[in-house]
Amino acid sequence: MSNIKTIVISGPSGAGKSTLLHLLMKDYPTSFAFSVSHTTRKPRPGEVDGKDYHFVTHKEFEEMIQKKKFLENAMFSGNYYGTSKAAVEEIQKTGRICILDVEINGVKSIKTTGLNAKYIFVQPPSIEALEKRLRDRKTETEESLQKRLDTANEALDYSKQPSVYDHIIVNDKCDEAYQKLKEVVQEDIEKLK
Ligand SMILES: Nc1ncnc2c1ncn2[C@@H]1O[C@H](COP(=O)(O)OP(=O)(O)OP(=O)(O)O)[C@@H](O)[C@H]1O
Repeated sequence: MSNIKTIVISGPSGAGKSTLLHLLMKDYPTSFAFSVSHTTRKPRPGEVDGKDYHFVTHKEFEEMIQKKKFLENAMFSGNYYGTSKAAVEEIQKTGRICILDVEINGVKSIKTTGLNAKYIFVQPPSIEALEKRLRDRKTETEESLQKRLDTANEALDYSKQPSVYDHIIVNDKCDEAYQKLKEVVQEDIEKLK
């Protein structure tokens, strides 16, 4: 097992995971990387196999599930998506810290694999604040917004269970949350040197 920890980051949609990770990647461009996921969806124009995704057939994906090749996988709109153990190892081989941005089922699944990981939960200051961010982001319909808020409540309940997450970062003021994230991953960055 690699002594480089994988960073597993989770939190409700709209909590600010992408925002915080974007800042981290900008400050440490050579320390972190995202793994390449597998999917059964068809490539979109310009997407490159092995770079954007590993594009596979349903049969291939299901064989990989059987052979326990995935750390986590899920189905969205009729297509499988998953993170393979090999994809994380590929990142580790390059001497970088792999970041996995996953929802709670992903966290639950990864926890069963014994992956050497640090689990971070990004928490919105309140459900009301989360709703406002999602509305302001203007990416959701009323239906998808309600669904995200329901899922958010489940994720918040799960995060309160003991020993699920190593660190909970409340993303109220973005710069403060980012400082906290940097503190939390500092020891992992140090190990790369
Ligand atoms: N601390 C903050 N204060 C106010 N707005 C914020 C803060 N952090 C992020 N936002 C805004 O909230 C919205 C949601 O953030 P972001 O897209 O990073 O969330 P996410 O957790 O990655 O969501 P998803 O899982 O849906 O991708 C964005 O419009 C972002 O600019």
